[in-house]
Amino acid sequence: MYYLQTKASFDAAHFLWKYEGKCRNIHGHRWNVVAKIKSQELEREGQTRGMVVDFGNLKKDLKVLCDYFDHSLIYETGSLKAETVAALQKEEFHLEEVSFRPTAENFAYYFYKKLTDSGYGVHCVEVYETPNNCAVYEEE
Ligand SMILES: Nc1nc2c(c(=O)[nH]1)N=C([C@H](O)[C@H](O)COP(=O)(O)OP(=O)(O)OP(=O)(O)O)CN2
Ligand SMILES: [Zn+2]
Repeated sequence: MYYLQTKASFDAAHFLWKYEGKCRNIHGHRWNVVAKIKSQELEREGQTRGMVVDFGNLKKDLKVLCDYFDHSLIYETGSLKAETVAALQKEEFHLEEVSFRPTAENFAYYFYKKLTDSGYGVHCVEVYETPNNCAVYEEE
């Protein structure tokens, strides 16, 4: 089996709704996203001969996914009052609403699914919220 790995990052704020502890407050992370792709075979012809996929394409596609959240406030649906969202939008802040609690685990699944849906044979995705704390999603 061949494995490829690439990494991309984004800086974003979030908070954990209904969390008892400091993470209930808006705070920021540099989220590091590591995607691992697997394949039993290498491409046999053309530009990508001898490759699983071109690192250039993989790197670009992961970067696009990460850039979507870069310098945003990520908030879970229902976690902010409508008037709060409206006030932040009026200030033209970059807000990104997600349908899940914005934990490292849920982001690992999010990026796994996005890359899989783009046609990559994803082995796993790791999401680091801090240099020491990482969640991994992979399918059995
Ligand atoms: N299993 C998970 N636990 C926690 C998550 C998560 O995504 N998955 N997230 C958080 C918070 O987002 C928080 O920012 C992380 O907190 P903490 O571990 O305390 O990280 P710090 O390194 O910032 O804390 P120090 O005080 O500097 O050690 C919480 N839990
Ligand atoms: Zn956090």
